[in-house]
Amino acid sequence: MQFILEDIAEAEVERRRGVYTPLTDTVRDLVDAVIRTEVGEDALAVAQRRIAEIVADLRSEQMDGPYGVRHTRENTGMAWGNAVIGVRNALAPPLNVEHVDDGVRCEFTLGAAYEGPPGCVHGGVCAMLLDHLLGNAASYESACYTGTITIRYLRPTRLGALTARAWVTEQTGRKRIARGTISDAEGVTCEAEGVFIVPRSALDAPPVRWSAG
Ligand SMILES: CCCCC/C=C\C/C=C\C/C=C\C/C=C\CCCC(=O)SCCNC(=O)CCNC(=O)[C@H](O)C(C)(C)COP(=O)(O)OP(=O)(O)OC[C@H]1O[C@@H](n2cnc3c(N)ncnc32)[C@H](O)[C@@H]1OP(=O)(O)O
Repeated sequence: MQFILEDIAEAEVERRRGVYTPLTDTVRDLVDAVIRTEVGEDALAVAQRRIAEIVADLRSEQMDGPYGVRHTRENTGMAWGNAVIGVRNALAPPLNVEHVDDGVRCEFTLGAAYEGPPGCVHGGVCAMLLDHLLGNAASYESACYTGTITIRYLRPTRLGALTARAWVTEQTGRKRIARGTISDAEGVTCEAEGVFIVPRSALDAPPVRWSAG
């Protein structure tokens, strides 16, 4: 497990973010459109061919493996392939994580691509988002791995506008206990508690600010 130094200035990070964000947003829009389209089958076949051409263009120059977990010399995080916050990952909602006094919070909207029960967020998606947020709250000095996480689903989480928060309740050595919630306008829908551990190999890792994706 190794973070990658992306040796570029902060202004260049912002410039690249400005290039990739609209591309990823459009791919997110494509995912939603494919789920909800009612156009005829001929139009679907045309769309499929046009999308396949775009995929071939993008694949004409590709990295060998995943994007990796990168950071700048100033320790700005660039986890741009990350499943929850990745600037280049259309599967990420994405969460735009804010640091607050007692931990982290974020506001986000989940649409049709995150459906589990009818009109509601898939339980695994809630677990993934909470895992990331609790991990982020716990990673205030060094990045932590999830050791164990427990989710309690109090009531269904409707698709739409949601808020989540996470905070650390205990720290002993390399081990932290974190808690967090997802809420809709009526209150908390699910809550999580987890054990997060700074792996020995990451003790010397830089204190990266990960909220920026
Ligand atoms: C460092 C990686 C960070 C990943 C960063 C990713 C992206 C960066 C982007 C944004 C970052 C910001 C926030 C997000 C951060 C994280 C959120 C996502 C996290 C993940 O998506 S992460 C993937 C899933 N995760 C794994 O893939 C872990 C696989 N696993 C291992 O790598 C080891 O297993 C490890 C390191 C967990 C422990 O190994 P170890 O050798 O350090 O542990 P050791 O035995 O020394 O125990 C020390 C103390 O922890 C207790 N303990 C040990 N294991 C436990 C467990 N499982 N549950 C509960 N407690 C446990 C012991 O009981 C003892 O406690 P005590 O001291 O009280 O006795």
